[in-house]
Amino acid sequence: MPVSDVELIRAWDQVLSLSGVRSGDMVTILTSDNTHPQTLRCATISAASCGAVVNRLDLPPINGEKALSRDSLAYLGTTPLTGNRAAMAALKASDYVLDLMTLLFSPEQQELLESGTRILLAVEPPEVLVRLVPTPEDRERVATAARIFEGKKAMYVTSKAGTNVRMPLGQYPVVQEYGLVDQPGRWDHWPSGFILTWPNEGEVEGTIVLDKGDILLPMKSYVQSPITITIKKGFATSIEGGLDAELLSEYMASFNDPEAYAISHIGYGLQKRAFWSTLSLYDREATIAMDARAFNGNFLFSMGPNNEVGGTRSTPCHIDIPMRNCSVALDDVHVVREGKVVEELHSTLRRVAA
Ligand SMILES: O=c1ccc(O)c[nH]1
Repeated sequence: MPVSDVELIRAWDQVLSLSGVRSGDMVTILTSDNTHPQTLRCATISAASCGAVVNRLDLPPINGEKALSRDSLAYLGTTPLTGNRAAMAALKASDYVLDLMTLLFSPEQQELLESGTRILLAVEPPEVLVRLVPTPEDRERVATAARIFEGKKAMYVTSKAGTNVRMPLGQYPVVQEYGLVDQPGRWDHWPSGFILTWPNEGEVEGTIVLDKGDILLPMKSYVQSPITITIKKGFATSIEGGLDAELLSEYMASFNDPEAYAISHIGYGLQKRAFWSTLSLYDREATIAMDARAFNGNFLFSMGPNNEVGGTRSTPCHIDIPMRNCSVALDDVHVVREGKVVEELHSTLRRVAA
């Protein structure tokens, strides 16, 4: 059900305040045809009430004729900013960009971040934004997880369903997603609350078995029967199973792009206010399913691009797969056991950090 403007403005006030927006800052709100009007209205009021200089940059949609899904995260790599010097100039001159359109995994996004601009993606429905409004506790929880990653050489993921995969680490940075752009040059996504990184290029080896209830995105479907993904040298070399596997395989094959099968980001969910079941309560096109990506204790892996962390892959095909009941270890440190975050790690490290 809907939330009022008052509730959504208060949520934007909290996010902009925790992101450090001050009077006089340049805030540009990036919109397109998929932008939610209430989100735009409330973001504008909140940014203006901070005393920021608020601009709106509305760009035409692109790729609609290429994408098979209308989900804004389904077809990536090029955006309305591609080749758009005027828009890039305005966004580089901005301290904050509130992305109500979706730039994710685009070379232009990297270029803007390198100029010091902060980018906050926020395209979930207003009630989801309010329910999952970022907090300092979210930031601390994700930062603690990032500390655990420091110096680790590999992520190991196993499950009773048969997952057994080794993902060497070290080549790419760890990305913290907690919904606040509290540093210059930072990108984040509201709502979120998870930790991710990319495995070393060409080094992932093993098998991932998707079990009943695991989620395919952008399909927005709960897997009904097991899918076995064989991974060799960092690429999925086979995707076997029943109808779910066929649907995933045909969708990926439609891009005719070998980069689509590369293992992309890997990590796990830390958001206790997000739920595995939420997606089952929404029409598919009403959400991009951030509850699925963020719910506490998931193992989230993906296939496709790696340009977000300086890699060369900007394939438009991006598949996110949040899984339940997996055990995740970083070297010999178990961080998730059968779908449950090892909470004592967080309480111990928090005391150390305090
Ligand atoms: O916030 C996000 C959303 C999608 C994704 O693949 C990564 N992070």
